[in-house]
Amino acid sequence: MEVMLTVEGLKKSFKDKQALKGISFEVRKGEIMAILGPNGAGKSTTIRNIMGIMYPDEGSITFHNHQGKEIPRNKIGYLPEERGLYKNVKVMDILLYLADLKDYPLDKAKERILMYLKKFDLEGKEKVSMEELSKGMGQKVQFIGAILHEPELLILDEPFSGLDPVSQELFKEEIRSLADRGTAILLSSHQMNLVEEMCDRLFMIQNGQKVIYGTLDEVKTKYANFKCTIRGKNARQDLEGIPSVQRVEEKDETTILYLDSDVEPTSWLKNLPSDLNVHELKINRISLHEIFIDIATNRKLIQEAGDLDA
Ligand SMILES: Nc1ncnc2c1ncn2[C@@H]1O[C@H](COP(=O)(O)OP(=O)(O)OP(=O)(O)O)[C@@H](O)[C@H]1O
Repeated sequence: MEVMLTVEGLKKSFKDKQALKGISFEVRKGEIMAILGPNGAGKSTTIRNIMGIMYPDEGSITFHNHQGKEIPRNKIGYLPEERGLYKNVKVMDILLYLADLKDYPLDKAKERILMYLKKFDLEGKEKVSMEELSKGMGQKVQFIGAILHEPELLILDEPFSGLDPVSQELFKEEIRSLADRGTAILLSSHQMNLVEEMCDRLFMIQNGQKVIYGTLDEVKTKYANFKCTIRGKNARQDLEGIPSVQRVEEKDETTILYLDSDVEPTSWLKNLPSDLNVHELKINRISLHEIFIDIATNRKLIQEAGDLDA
């Protein structure tokens, strides 16, 4: 897949704080790439460097063979983390203004604005002033502003925060369909379930450094071993004695058995002791949410399988 954006060895410090310690990744045409990390990891700093809001101390950002100030930013769409930037201005006027900033033809922009307002349940709101909109409505307008000019690269910093579930679905569908039509998408989010549902690849940083980079499948194969949840009364040492059980966590009558990375669930299930007390049993993979917490808190409870490094 064609590479749209390349970030190479990015370093950035604020006084004595080294926010980015040399990170590298790429975003390809038609993919949704997630940038993840705990609060303060350096996600927004990375995005701000890509957007030219600030410039790196070292390293490079390449988009369409252009670097630094030469990057054609009218081909990029950006939904910043900060919301509600506009107040005493009408919805249509602010959106046309944004389209104009990106050199996008205004007649075409107007058509697209009306189409998107309808799509995002804001039909008839074009003459309403931004300050009269609810937070979620304002966020939808800001999102429309980011995609209106048909950007080739779309950067979304926490697009789902503050949205109700219906609006989240609308955003999700639109983001997925933009990627399907070839837009390269870089998305920062703390909602791991959404990342798991939507993203093709992910890049996780911690303290300004890469900790994970790969496709969702690769990350799952490396970190997301199977776990078996059993409801029933059993002695802990019996559970710990089951082959391929790495770790046991108990809560009331529910026990979670974390399994070795090479476990094949069907044969493992067949070999469970016949006297095990089972009222309920389920087997599933560790979620991205759990992987994130394990890495972010340095618990290192999850055993890694093989080598994953892109
Ligand atoms: N303008 C600034 N001046 C000084 N320090 C800054 C500035 N911007 C960011 N930092 C610091 O750089 C580090 C990375 O911050 P950044 O905002 O990139 O994190 P983040 O991953 O986006 O976090 P969050 O999930 O909380 O939004 C933090 O330690 C932060 O305090």
